[in-house]
Amino acid sequence: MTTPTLTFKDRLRALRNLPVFFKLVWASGPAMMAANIGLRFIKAAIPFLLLLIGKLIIDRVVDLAQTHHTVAEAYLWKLVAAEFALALLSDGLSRAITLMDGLLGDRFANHTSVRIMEHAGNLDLDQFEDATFYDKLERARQQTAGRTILLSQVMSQVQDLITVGFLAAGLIVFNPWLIILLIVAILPAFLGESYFNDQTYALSRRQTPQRRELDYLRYIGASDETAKEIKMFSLSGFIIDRFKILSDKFYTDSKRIAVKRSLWGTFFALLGSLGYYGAYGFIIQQTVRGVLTIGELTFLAGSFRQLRSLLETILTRFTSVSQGAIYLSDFFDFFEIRPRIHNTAKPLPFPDPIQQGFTFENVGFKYLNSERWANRHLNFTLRPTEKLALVGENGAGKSTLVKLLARLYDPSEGRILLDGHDLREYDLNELRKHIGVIFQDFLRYQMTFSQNIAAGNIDEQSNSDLIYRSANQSMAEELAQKLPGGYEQMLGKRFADGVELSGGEWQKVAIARAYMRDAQLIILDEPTSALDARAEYTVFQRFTELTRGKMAVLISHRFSTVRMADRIVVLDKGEIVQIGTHEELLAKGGRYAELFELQKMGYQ
Ligand SMILES: Nc1ncnc2c1ncn2[C@@H]1O[C@H](COP(=O)(O)OP(=O)(O)OP(=O)(O)O)[C@@H](O)[C@H]1O
Repeated sequence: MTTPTLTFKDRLRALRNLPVFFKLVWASGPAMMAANIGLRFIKAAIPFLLLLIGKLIIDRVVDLAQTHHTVAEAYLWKLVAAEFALALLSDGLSRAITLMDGLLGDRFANHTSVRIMEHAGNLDLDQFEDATFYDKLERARQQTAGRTILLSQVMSQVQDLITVGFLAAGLIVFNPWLIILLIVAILPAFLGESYFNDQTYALSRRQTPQRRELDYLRYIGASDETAKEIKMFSLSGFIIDRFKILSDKFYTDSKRIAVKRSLWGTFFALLGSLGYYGAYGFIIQQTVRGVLTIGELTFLAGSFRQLRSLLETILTRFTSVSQGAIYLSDFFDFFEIRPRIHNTAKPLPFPDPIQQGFTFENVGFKYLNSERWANRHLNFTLRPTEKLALVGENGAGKSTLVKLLARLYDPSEGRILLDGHDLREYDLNELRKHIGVIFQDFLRYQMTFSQNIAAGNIDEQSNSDLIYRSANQSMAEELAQKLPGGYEQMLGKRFADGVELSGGEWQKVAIARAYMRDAQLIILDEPTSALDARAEYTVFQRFTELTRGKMAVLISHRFSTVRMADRIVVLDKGEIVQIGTHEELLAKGGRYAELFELQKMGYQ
């Protein structure tokens, strides 16, 4: 990956992301945001007012001391009361602002997490299989905390700038040169900060793939899903070593920059102090000469000190704000990724029932970043009401074929027609609604038994009758009866009171998902491999009865199952080598008969 070098201009340019960012924040809590801005405006004026009242108090005290109480004292106490009230107000405002920053940050973090999930949900399957995409997703996710900080940083920046405006106005009245002295004193610190932030950002970008690997190692090193295999293969040491090497390199790289940054930072702070004490000395001298009153001395010295520290904060904060704004580009980049599989402007109404079926016309497909054809020269029709079985050795292209059918991918060449029209002309959601697929690597949701089944048609999650019926049809019902919590039993080991199921039991639960929807085409991509032979036979027999009149595609390595299909498609190296009924294919001899004989021998 190339590392971008950032210039001051890049930083300024990145600030353009801020309005879009604030629009997003505003959307997550408009009332809170408006209140936050209002309070900060009030808070911005307080430091100046405090200094001003302080000056008036001191001058009055000096007057009183010199004139031996000939001036009225009541005014002095009014000033003290005002200062006290202001101090209280300032404290209250700080707390309210911190509270609102925190709450707004939380709301915004939740809001963006939802948006990231929503966007990821619309993207194509092959985008998830691409490493660059993962880097973007990772960067978008990772910066959640950073964005929350950015929010309060930008608001504080505006608040401090207003305070600076007040204080600087006071200083300018006295001596504008002091302001210039101030800026000269802190500029090197700002440039230094900016330089080191660039370095840190570049490093962090370079390290994204490694950070993903570290997260992955951390996950496989300690997780319920991996513990079994890691223990049995004694992989713990291997994983820890890999983790150590990577994290040490991480540490060394970060340390180098951190140490340099700290050394330069000390030097620049020294310059700042020199500037401050120069100005301080000048103000003292003027007071001694009687040009300034003692009150003015405290006011100006206080203003100068506060200005210095405020400007320093503003300038260093500028680098981290622009830094955050640059990270925002990564965040927006993620949202710029568009799915390639999407709806046409005017989709055709989905045929119900399907009249002619699905026709593959010379369909070929290559996975992204792969030179090999996973499927090629596919020509066949899946007719209405037909049950088709796909047979072939591992990697023959069976799963790829069904993924093309469900439009998880679009063909790289050729086309798939549904009732004479390209699949791409139909509404994607309609298509998916009419197809029910259970994959071999179906998800084992760490949720309740009932939710695991309802996942097949989440709109019906409250339809208990449908859930019970689906469980009954897939033979998962007997399982629910054995579970202590019945249908409400939490499954999996991740959460409290969860019960882990066996591989075959999980498969029965997954198959129930297929019965949850009234799909016209049901695809079972080998979700029965862990069932014992008898269970698989029964499951498929029921399946055939229950889906009579519907289209189905079955993938199984067991011929007892495969032979139940109306026709069988035999795949080899992505291409169709034979197609026909069980009897026809056996009679013909060739690949199917060969595989069949092999399996028969195995059972003897
Ligand atoms: N996501 C992917 N990215 C790149 N290549 C893939 C991907 N999935 C599968 N392949 C490749 O495509 C080819 C066909 O795979 P496919 O999963 O369709 O085979 P299959 O017949 O279903 O195999 P099995 O019986 O093992 O499930 C294989 O060579 C595989 O390596």
